[in-house]
Amino acid sequence: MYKYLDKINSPADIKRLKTYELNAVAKEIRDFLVQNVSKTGGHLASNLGVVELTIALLTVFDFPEDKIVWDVGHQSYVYKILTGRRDRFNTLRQMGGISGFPKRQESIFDMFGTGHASTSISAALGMARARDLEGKDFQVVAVIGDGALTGGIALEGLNDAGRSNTDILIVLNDNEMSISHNVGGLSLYLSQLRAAPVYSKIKEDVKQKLKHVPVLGDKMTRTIERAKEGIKYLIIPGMFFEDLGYTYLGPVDGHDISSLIKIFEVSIDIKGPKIVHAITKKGYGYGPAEKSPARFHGVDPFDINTGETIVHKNGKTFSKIFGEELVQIAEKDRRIVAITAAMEDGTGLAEFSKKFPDRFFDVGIAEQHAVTMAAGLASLGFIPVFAVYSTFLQRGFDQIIHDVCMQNLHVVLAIDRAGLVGHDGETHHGVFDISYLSMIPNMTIMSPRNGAELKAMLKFAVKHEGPVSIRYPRGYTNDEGSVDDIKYGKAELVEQGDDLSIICEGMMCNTVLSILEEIKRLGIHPDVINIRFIKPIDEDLIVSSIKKTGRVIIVENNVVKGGLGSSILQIIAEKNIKNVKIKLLGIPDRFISHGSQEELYKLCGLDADSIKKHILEMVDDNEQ
Ligand SMILES: Cc1ncc(C[n+]2csc(CCOP(=O)(O)OP(=O)(O)O)c2C)c(N)n1
Ligand SMILES: CC(=O)[C@@H](O)[C@H](O)COP(=O)(O)O
Ligand SMILES: [Mg+2]
Repeated sequence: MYKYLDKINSPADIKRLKTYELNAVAKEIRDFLVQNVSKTGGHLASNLGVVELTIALLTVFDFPEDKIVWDVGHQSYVYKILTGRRDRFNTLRQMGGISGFPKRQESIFDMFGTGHASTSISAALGMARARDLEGKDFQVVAVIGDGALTGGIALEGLNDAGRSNTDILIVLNDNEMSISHNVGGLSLYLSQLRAAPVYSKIKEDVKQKLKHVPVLGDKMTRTIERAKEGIKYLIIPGMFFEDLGYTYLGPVDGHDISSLIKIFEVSIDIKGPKIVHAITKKGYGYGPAEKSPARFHGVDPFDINTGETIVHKNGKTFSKIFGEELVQIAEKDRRIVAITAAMEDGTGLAEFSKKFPDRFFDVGIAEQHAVTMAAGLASLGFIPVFAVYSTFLQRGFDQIIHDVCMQNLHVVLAIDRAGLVGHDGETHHGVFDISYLSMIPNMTIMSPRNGAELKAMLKFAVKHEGPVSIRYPRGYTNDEGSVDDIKYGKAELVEQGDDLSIICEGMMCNTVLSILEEIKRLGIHPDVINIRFIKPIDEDLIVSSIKKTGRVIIVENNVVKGGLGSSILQIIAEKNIKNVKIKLLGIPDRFISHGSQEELYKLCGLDADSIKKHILEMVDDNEQ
């Protein structure tokens, strides 16, 4: 039971409250967030950091008439709670429940869907221009973190909006953190601004004073102008933004509701593009999250008292196995360098970064840049390994074609979170990479079905000359045993039979193998082919198996369109194989929402029961 929060069902209820009551609401929201996210899991630390910011925005602006775009959107929980979704907040990120990101179909208060970083300024500028074209009058706000500001598209938006002459407010939520510590020159610049809060007052004083300096002829004017510029650059914060065309306001304490309200109110009176620079603390108000903001960035269900994760899974994650193996390989080969786009922990590169700090590059949220920088390193003989989530690699598509594959450079793409990822939902599923990589000349694509195969494939990849990708899923596996028969373009025939061919990639092979004994007991004996190389594909094995069985089921953790199944259909057509029964199992042609991985596999017909059903249907000769 919360004294204030229980009565807030829309922003109008916030606007009625006095400052001391808003402070009480902030306290209640923190408790509510911790209670709920400890059960559902989710992006806790970022949300704890924007409680006051969100309350102040809702106090000053009139959403949904005014528009807001939350960058990444992982910090939109407080906004969701205060815009009518408090009652459903216990369903956060659960199947059928509310999303962990803003979704237009979820609420009229979510005006623009996000999930991938750095899009907010561009989207908000589009809205502002639409408003201007229609002669309407409302405010447009983009809320962007210091991490998201490192992304290329954010800088493109910043550049365009700065000279746009249109009313747009960018709220820069600066907590010095991306998921891990923020990196890069801009981040350094922001620290300088942070270190000089007192200057925001001086800025006004200086402007006023300089206005009254008497002008004594041309020469003197120029001298004074130069002096003004010199003074400005020395002591006025935000000059970078001012020079780009923004009115810079701040820095402001992002946990002080009344200061935030004041600065937002002032911003409305200023015409053109403006930036409010708010300083916040990631994880604010919950001890364990303040202490370990990176761990509480995205967290599984945890014990509130200790902050410890509740469920411990068996085995190791693919990411951890990848990271450990890369360290082993790098110890023997100094040409190996590792690259991350702000995902050091998630991709398993933390150990590498400590052991080989000179050969580790965190480029910020800059996947495009990471791919081309890798190409540059490869052009001079290094072996760059870019560890990146499948969904974020979409950002680097042109760079993979133009900078890597066209020049046939030896860049290794370690593609993590390939396939359905679970609770993050549609913005984060890595279900397109087979499709978007298969069509690129020179690209090799592998998919391991367990940790041992991943290690063997990584060893293969760093030796292979040319662009090479390994895709592996979010989740646990084991790395027991060793695999020593990874051969270029060769699949693994795991089981031999005459009744049908089951061709699968990665972890999907394990799902198939989990029902093998059962279907064999039913008298069905399949060829089970672990494809290993999605490109180049093992045509000989595929053709001989399909010709033998006359039936083929392809199972992949990727969209069916343009996926492994499509490549096999092409082989069947090119080899003119007749009278084959074919079933393609994979992600259907629609965006898949959030839920546990198990629930989503079932939804897409990729769980053991659904695959068994398809096998039984296929061998039933009465079925057409
Ligand atoms: C294109 C892209 N790359 C990587 C990510 C993963 N990611 C999500 S949030 C985040 C850090 C964002 O930092 P910031 O914007 O400062 O927000 P904070 O969590 O600090 O509030 C990253 C790297 C992403 N969502 N999109
Ligand atoms: C918001 C975001 O993009 C990341 O925080 C992402 O949710 C991390 O996913 P994992 O939990 O799979 O590392
Ligand atoms: Mg940040």
